[in-house]
Amino acid sequence: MLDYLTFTNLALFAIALLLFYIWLTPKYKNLPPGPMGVPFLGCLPFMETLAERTFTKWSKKYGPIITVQLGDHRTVILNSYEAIEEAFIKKGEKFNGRFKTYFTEFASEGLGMVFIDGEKWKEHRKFGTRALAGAGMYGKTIEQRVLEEAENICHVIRSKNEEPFILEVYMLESSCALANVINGITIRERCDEEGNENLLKLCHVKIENIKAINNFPNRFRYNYFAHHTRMSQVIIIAALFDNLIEQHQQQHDRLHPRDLIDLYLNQMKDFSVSQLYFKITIYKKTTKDLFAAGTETSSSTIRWALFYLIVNPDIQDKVHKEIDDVIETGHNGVVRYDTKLPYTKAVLQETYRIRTATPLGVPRRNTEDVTLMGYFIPKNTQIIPNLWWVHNDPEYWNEPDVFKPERHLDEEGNLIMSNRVIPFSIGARHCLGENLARTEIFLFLVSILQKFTVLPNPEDPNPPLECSPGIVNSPHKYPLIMKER
Ligand code: HEM
Repeated sequence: MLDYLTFTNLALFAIALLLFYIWLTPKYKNLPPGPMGVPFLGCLPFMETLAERTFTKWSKKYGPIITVQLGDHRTVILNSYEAIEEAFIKKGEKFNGRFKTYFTEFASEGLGMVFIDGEKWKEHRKFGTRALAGAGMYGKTIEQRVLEEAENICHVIRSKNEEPFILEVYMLESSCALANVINGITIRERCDEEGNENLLKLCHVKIENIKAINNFPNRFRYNYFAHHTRMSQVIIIAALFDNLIEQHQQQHDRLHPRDLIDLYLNQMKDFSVSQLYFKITIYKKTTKDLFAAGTETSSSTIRWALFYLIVNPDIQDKVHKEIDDVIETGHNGVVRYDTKLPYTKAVLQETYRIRTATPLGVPRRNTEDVTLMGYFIPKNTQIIPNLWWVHNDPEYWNEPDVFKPERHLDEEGNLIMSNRVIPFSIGARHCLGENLARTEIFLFLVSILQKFTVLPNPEDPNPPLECSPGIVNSPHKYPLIMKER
């Protein structure tokens, strides 16, 4: 007779076999191929630190679209420009959802701008596009705001007296440049003004949160962790926004909206008090999302560009020469976004390519069953575009690891905007802040290079060029030197 222990062991073994069999049996026919993985964890244990490289390795074996099980998330990786174009442009309507995970729900509570979808997303996208374009907003243009902040940055840089310092553009000591640009648009407030200590604290907490996510060893494992800073953040935000909204309601003038809150209040005239409260809750999330999406991404791109100019002094010389010829001589020192600086713009285009700020974009979700490149993708699959590989595929980019701005110029020196440089992704759900980001990154960089030469730190002459594993690919901290020209 079997004793009790043997019977239990056999039963457990049979259950394990059954689970293994269920796991092995494909639930859908004709899914894109991909690696097997292991029960429960799927492919997570086999991911290297930079997930985009692992996906690329698998893609070379299985093809341009692959299925990868990440924990309990069925995921399809789009590993070529053609696959991303077919999904996000040609079949965009079906791929405009956002994939929901414990982390996204936790971070967004189903509200805001980045993680919502359906009709709610369409309504907010329209509103956000109008607001970021400055439509109907009185006061300064986006360009004026950015140039003002760029001027502040230059003051702070000058105060470093050509000593090594760590440039973190969004939090550059007293000048919170990028945070001020986005906060100026959404809540008409600067972080570094007296009385705004809570806003400054909030910006710090938010940025620390982004960094905390970035510090996880692999950007897919962050899904399973919560942020310890969340409670303090919630309390600060609640108090800050209640105060701000009350002030805006008191001073509200329909015909002269000054910022995103005023635009929002304009839209809310017909709502009941409870609807108003609900809308304001959504609004707070929207403002937070814009802040989170719009600071570390742009800041990292500016820092990558400066690092590449340090290691390529000949390229920096050409940028300086172009700025001197065009702006100093032709435009009395005044730069605008449309100023013709093709070489400098090519340097930026190359930075977007070689150090893609969000190498795997922001995961999408297909809202219906769909066929893509001949494969079946069941509704509600996580869809990840490998933007990094589009930017580094040697079939299209000769020596992709080499920083060569010239590859973005034609024979007459005009800028070529290749559709294979897509840091902001593509389709109806591409980055909402693309124009703002392009404007601020260009104007900050030109304003700095107009006045300074960026030099390596003599004690450590090689700026770190390794990519980081976070959602945002931020450069490591490096003390550089800025010398007045
Ligand atoms: C270098 C700078 C930036 C890069 C590389 C970048 C990249 C991206 C990418 C790849 C996405 C995902 C798009 C998709 O799903 O197809 C995205 C979404 C988004 N970005 Fe950016 N971004 C940058 C700066 C900004 C700025 C300055 C803002 C604005 C304040 C912003 C606001 C957003 C928002 C709101 C979304 C979500 C859009 C939606 O779901 O409809 N981003 N960004």
